Amino acid sequence: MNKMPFDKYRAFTPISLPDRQWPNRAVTTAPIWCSVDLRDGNQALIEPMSPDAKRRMFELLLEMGFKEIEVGFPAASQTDFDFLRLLIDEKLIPDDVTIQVLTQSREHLIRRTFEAIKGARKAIVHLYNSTSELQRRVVFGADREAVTGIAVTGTKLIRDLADQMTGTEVVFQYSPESFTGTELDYAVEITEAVMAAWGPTPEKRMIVNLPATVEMATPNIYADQIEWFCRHIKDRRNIIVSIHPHNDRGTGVAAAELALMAGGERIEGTLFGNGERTGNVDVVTMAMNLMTQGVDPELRLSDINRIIEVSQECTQIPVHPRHPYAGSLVFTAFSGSHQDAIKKGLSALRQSGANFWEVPYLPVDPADLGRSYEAVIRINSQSGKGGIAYLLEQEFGLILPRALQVEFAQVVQRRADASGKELSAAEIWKHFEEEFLKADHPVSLISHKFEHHGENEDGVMTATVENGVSRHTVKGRGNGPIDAFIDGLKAIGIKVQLVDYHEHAVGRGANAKAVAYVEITGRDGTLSGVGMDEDIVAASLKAVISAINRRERR
Ligand SMILES: CC(=O)SCCNC(=O)CCNC(=O)[C@H](O)C(C)(C)COP(=O)(O)OP(=O)(O)OC[C@H]1O[C@@H](n2cnc3c(N)ncnc32)[C@H](O)[C@@H]1OP(=O)(O)O
Ligand SMILES: CC(C)C(=O)C(=O)O
Ligand SMILES: [Mg+2]
Repeated sequence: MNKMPFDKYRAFTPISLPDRQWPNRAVTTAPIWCSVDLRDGNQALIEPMSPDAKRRMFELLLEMGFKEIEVGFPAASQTDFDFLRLLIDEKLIPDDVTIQVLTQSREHLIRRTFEAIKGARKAIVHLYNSTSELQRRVVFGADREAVTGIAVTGTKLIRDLADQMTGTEVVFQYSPESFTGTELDYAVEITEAVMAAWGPTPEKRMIVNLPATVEMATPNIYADQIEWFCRHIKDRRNIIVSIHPHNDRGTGVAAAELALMAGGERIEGTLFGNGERTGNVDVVTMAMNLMTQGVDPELRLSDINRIIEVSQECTQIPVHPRHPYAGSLVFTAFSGSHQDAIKKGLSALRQSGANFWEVPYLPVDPADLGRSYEAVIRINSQSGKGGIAYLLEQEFGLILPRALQVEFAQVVQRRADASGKELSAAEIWKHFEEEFLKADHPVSLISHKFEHHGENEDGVMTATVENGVSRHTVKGRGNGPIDAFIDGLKAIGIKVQLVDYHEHAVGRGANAKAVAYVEITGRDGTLSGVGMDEDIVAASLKAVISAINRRERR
């Protein structure tokens, strides 16, 4: 067998931090969220968002409760510049929301960025330059000192322009881009040089954003890098440490969570993880992960379908059906044992009245995201009795006794196996009707009358039935209508016994019906039957007939 060319790659060198503290910490409050959908997300799209799409995305982010939003790279394109001007000139930025703009450390780009933010109440100016050993060598052809010079020169220019600006509060953010590939001592060195040029204080902190521009190692290593940085940087209290993970190894969320444990206070990410290559960290998943630990996520996700819809329209990128919390299939169970446990869990929760969520296989209440329970259980050939019974109860109000659940599950299984497809609720109902409610021949009930005179006496059932050949009127005795009916049927050669009986009402008011379930035993085993009628006695007799006819069909 040809081996994969694994020896082309080198393992990431672990960080030496034997007394690391982050594994003992937990995240107990939401971070400061900063959406970078309109910048990092947008720059990674096949077709960047139109002005109209940007505006819809911006409004969605506001609705969700983001207080910091990177709205673009205004010096890079006229579209981004114009969008920023639109937000400012049309006064579309709420007072409690701060916009953020990205720029490279190049004079003409920084000056243009300041033109773009004129008139904003407050803006975060985000300066970045790449600092990794690889990028210094191959992209910039510069040593550490020269790269530090790029960052410091840009910072000083931003300081001057911010000082000259009136009416706009400028918050400064610096990113040593490609931080995960940067030697930690150098990341600290360049950031301290930038801090010295900016002059943050505990009252006026600057943001230091430590991006996993490329996710290069396991999440614990990113956490080590963040803790190392936080422990070594001078004047830690003068900065807000921001985390900006990408998802190259598919562990962006895990890396972000561990990085928060390691000292991060702010997260830059996007909805559903859109962004360069495999994406930015997904803030929806992160926020929901917090919520399921009992922590206020400080983002509103209660109408997840709308968030998905707007996001998909703006980015033209579909949300995967199995995307955590949001995918169309994540609140759906197809397999029998999962369905059974969910059904039991939901009913136990209803009965206990507990005010915390606890349902097997459902880590979150779909209703909290505006999803409904109806989609929870779907039926195919992997499904079992529990799920089918749940669906019949939710959709049609039928509460099937256990024996009937078992029998009907076999029917459904056969149908699903034959079609190889999922069965809709309507199809399940059709099969239920065919199997039980329409099992009204060869034996059928034409009329019946039950008379019961004193409490200690048997009642008498007079019923007219057809047996497929001729019509008969039979009389039988028993302590209830079903017993008496079964007794009467002996006269035309139908010899069965009642094993179990259940009934309940379906629907309300004028549309209410009675449904009866029986289990009868006869010459060749036990079978269930179901009857529905406005009248409970008629429903019970129909249920007996249904069981008899099912036996005949066999
Ligand atoms: C990790 C990230 O997501 S970073 C953000 C990336 N986003 C984007 O790049 C989207 C917007 N960018 C653009 O549209 C363009 O890059 C522009 C308009 C900003 C600049 O365009 P140009 O000047 O034509 O080209 P380009 O971006 O290729 O510039 C590369 C030059 O800038 C230098 N450079 C790159 N980044 C930086 C930086 N952060 N600070 C200073 N110089 C930088 C490069 O070394 C290179 O220099 P060279 O021309 O001497 O080789
Ligand atoms: C601009 C920076 C922060 C970035 O997007 C990255 O490094 O991924
Ligand atoms: Mg990025």
